[in-house]
Amino acid sequence: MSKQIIQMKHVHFSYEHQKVLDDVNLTLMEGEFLGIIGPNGSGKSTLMKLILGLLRPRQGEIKVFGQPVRQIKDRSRIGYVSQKSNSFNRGFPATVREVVASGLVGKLGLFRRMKKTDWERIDQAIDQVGLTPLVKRNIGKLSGGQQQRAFIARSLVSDPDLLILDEPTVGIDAKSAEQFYEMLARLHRDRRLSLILVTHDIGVVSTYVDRVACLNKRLFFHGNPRDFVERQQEILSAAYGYEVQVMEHHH
Ligand SMILES: Nc1ncnc2c1ncn2[C@@H]1O[C@H](COP(=O)(O)OP(=O)(O)OP(=O)(O)O)[C@@H](O)[C@H]1O
Repeated sequence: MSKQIIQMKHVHFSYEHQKVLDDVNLTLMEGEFLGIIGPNGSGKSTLMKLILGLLRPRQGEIKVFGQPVRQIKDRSRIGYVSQKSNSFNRGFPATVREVVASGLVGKLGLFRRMKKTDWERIDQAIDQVGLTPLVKRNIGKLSGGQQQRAFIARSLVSDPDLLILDEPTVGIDAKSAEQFYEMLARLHRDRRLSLILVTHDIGVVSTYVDRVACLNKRLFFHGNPRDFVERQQEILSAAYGYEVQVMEHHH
């Protein structure tokens, strides 16, 4: 039987007096790829911060790996790449390999020397995101899409059970975004990684993910992509409040 990686029950959240999440119930099963869509300001990043334990719900319960998130001792079990990751200063003095290696610091501690097997893991993660030809390149000299891949590799080296990507393709052109999603789909398949992708790209959710959640303060849909596509216009106009044009992805 597959395990529940995330379980949210009747979660409410407000920033001061602004209600941002209203009675959200959401589950993520082991090995599932969940896509979360919703308009600007709909509470998607807030939801991710609650899962990461950076914020506390006002009401309701959130369990990650079967326990309250604040009680999880090994934080490296959750990988997180945010939309702001891809803004490295051009002159930042670290290579792709060094940036990816820094993902092991949390797991190993700052002063333990890397072993040969650690470097093998690092190179494997780099290979999985397709950056092997660029390992020695300075991170600042990579494109936005390539930098995002490096950050994903960095979160993969500690072998997380759950990877959360918050709008990883912001500022990346359509073709590179497509390649990025292909890479994610491959990663998900090869590693059986539980994956959450927050995105504005509605076409993606029907193409690559196992389950779709459509959020705007509350959940307007949580189910499989086939049902989502069937009821897409109805769900999106309820959640977004206007007609939404959906770009097709040709998988
Ligand atoms: N630290 C904060 N303090 C107060 N209000 C906040 C804070 N962070 C977010 N908000 C507000 O909460 C609401 C939800 O924000 P959130 O970032 O979760 O939305 P989002 O769906 O991720 O948006 P986007 O798609 O634009 O990134 C917004 O109205 C935002 O202005």
